[in-house]
Amino acid sequence: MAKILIIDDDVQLCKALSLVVKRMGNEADCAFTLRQGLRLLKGNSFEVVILDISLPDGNGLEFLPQIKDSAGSPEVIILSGSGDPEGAELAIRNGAWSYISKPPTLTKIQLPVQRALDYHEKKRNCGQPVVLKRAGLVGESRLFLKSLELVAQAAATEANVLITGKTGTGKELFARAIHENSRRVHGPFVIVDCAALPENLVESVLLGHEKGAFTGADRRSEGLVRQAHGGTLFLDEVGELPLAMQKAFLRVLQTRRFRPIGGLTEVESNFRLVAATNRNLDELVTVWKFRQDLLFRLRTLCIELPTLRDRQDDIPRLAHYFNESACRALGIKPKMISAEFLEALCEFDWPGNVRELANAIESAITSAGGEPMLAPRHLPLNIRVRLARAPLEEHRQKAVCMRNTAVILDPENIPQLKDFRKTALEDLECCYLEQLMAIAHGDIRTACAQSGLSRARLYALLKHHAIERTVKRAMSDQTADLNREVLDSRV
Ligand SMILES: Nc1ncnc2c1ncn2[C@@H]1O[C@H](COP(=O)(O)OP(=O)(O)OP(=O)(O)O)[C@@H](O)[C@H]1O
Repeated sequence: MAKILIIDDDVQLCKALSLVVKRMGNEADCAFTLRQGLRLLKGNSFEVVILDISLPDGNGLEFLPQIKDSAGSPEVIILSGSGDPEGAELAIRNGAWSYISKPPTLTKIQLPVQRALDYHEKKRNCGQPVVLKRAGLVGESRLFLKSLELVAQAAATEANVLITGKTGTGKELFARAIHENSRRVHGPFVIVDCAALPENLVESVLLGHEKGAFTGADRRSEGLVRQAHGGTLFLDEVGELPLAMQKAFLRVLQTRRFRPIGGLTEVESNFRLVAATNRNLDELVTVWKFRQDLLFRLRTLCIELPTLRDRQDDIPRLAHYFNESACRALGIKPKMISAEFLEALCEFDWPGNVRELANAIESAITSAGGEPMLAPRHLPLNIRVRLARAPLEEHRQKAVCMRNTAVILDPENIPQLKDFRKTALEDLECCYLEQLMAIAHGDIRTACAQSGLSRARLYALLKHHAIERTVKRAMSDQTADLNREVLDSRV
């Protein structure tokens, strides 16, 4: 049986809430002031605290960190006055599990409390986030799991959610996961790609129209907002929504009511909003391309997705997943994945994120044909070219940088000429050797022939500058693959 503390100065509300909580099979304690609440938290361990913001002896939000740090590290659910999205946003940003707007009805209260309890229990048992229906989301890295925790949090509330992240990071999949874990799961999930809406039809596509409302409107149309009734409306690429429509949509968001074009009466749609963008909406606000009031409403809860580069540990896991799913779709046995293939995947920076990785693997499977194992040479040519060039570009940049900076002296700290010369020569020598080994593809004999160094001297210098031959080898293998392909294509 879990222990739940309710801190609210409204005695009747406290009683009603404690009744709900008890009916759910938990114990409940009530405090009518912050001081009373903090006293109870000192002597007891609670799993969940339901906290009012405005209390007679202070603002509940200011005590959020203290409450979360109390014995049992409870999850905190904030009770906010209705129509106070700023307070709700602040609560979530300060680490509250979720918020419930007043008056708290039975349905509004039960799901967040149950979710918070489940989450708390899982956290205590294994330090893992809540098990969610992942809706195809693959990943175990720290940053990815953090995003999943936010999905769990979002799914337990009705708050508007803004998902941000670069292209291909999985914004749509995350939106779907929120829907599938929410109590709207049996309702529709309606996707609106704001970037693809023709400007003159935006309003009618979103809000619908009556028959004959304009030239070409030969049939009544319900509109996507109404289609999302009882479910989730996902506004993808929300930064592309035209300004005029932003204003109209803000009203829809506030009232969940609107009038279709040519309609005489208002229509209702009880939808939950999830929006996504890969643009910086704050910047768009400063150049008057996005309404600040709408942005404020959209991001009651914000999930910022990491790039694939930032969650590199997930690359092998995703590679196996995409290999299996692509081979299944082709009706063939999954390919084996060589260590070099994974190494190449981990070295690449994936500007197109997970989407680019999935496409690369699909393409590698096709290119491998009957071969049972995926190797770097099966990767798309553009990726291999970039992999091969990256270290050389780095050397080149380093060399340019050295040339530019070698003569800049710090007037406050001029070194003695002999020291300066020694350091500069060391740096130049290191730069020379790195490039030499890259150009010789890690082959000592070629490097000796090209540099005029003896084998022993070259080994000694490589050791002195801590230059790894093996790294250069891996790179040279990829370059060799590439050369082979270029040669093949010439034949
Ligand atoms: N964590 C993940 N696990 C499995 N597949 C993923 C994951 N993240 C993204 N994908 C896959 O990558 C592709 C791109 O994902 P999605 O369309 O959700 O990205 P997005 O951020 O919405 O992209 P864009 O901004 O370009 O619309 C999809 O095929 C999706 O299934």
